[in-house]
Amino acid sequence: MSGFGNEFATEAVAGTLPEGRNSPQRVAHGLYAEQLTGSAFTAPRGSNRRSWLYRIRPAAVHGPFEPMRRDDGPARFHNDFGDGPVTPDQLRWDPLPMPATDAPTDFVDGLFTMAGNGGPAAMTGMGVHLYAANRSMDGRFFYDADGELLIVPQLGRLRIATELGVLEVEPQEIAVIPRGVRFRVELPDGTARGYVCENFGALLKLPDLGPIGSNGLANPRDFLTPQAAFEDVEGDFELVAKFQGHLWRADIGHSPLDVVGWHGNYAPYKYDLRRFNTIGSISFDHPDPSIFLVLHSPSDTPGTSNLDFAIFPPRWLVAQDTFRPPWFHRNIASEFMGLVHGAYDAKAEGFVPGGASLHNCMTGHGPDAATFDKASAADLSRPDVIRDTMAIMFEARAVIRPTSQALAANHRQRGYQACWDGLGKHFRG
Ligand SMILES: O=C(O)Cc1cc(O)ccc1O
Ligand SMILES: [Fe+2]
Repeated sequence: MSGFGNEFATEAVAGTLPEGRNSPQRVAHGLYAEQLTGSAFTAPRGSNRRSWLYRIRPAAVHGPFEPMRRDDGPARFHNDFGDGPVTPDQLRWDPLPMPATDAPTDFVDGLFTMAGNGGPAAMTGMGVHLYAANRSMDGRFFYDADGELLIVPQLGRLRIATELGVLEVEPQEIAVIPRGVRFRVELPDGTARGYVCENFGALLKLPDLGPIGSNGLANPRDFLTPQAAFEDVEGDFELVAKFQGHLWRADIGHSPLDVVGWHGNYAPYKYDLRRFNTIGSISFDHPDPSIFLVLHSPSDTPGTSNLDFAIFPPRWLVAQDTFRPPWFHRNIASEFMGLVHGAYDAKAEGFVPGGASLHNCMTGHGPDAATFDKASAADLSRPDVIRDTMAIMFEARAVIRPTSQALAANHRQRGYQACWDGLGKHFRG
């Protein structure tokens, strides 16, 4: 079903949805009615999000939760961003290693927390995680009470079976699973790797377009929400919850993906990043990267996001008398970047698909020396075309604190800063 944040109505069995009311005395087909809210009851209508689910069993039916423990050491997926000193260094990582073939790892087990700020207690900020997995979730379901999950596959497709229907996503597409929605991730290609941004704050929405007008950037009709699909199965299953930064597990005797019909505007969605209508300069100067904004989570300060999700897709560069790649800069915002595909125009080397970089508040960064040299000498009489690329950025108003496991990881590039070493003095006074 097409459209961002629409009021949808969908049923997998005809006649499931009550007409003209939400909670009749008896629901059709012997189902239970359950409301799922994603915003305060009293949120203004334009930002009010909730759905009504008609399901085989209510979500309350499961065993008691107990803390989930890993056999192989401490939790890797968490919201412990520390509160001590945080390095102002530029940071970069190679891709998260794939799990060994003899170490079956599903999506939940494969999550590795890289960085973040704020937390689920205050319902503000974001967590950044990577995943690397080599088996489908089997008999296991997950929900995140701490935030909505923006999933960015980098390698391998994901089939995400949720309470509200099935989303299939491949690299260069994204999926958003709302806070609380239960799901199972299957790997049609056997392995998968990617990025996850966990948004503790206000729900992601499309940005206002200002002078751009009524169309452009990510267009609302390109966001797709699944139709209702349900499972009527019983077994010895496990429900995993992320609640206040920690994972919990409970026995559940049935699949919680048992919603036969639903209506409302709080639902998972997907978007193909290749549909992004990229807007840029057709005169001079490289514009601010806010022009690349796909979705954002507003903060309480107008114009200042809790979280921005931006992309750097294929595009033409035509600006005249201009250094065309990203400029050197220091920002008040903090930037966590990833690369889904191809190469990134500010970095000739070292920033590889599946890798990540982090440039925090006021940390100087920009093109590496090789990119600077090339762009400074480029022939501007011709357009440049940037093909076959898809970089992503999670940008936050608050400092994005790297986790201790990210700083200690083998896949961290300890020599990253050397990429600027070749920027010598050219001043001729
Ligand atoms: O640091 C980066 O590469 C991201 C970025 C891109 C751009 O075009 C302008 C500013 C910016 O921070
Ligand atoms: Fe930047």
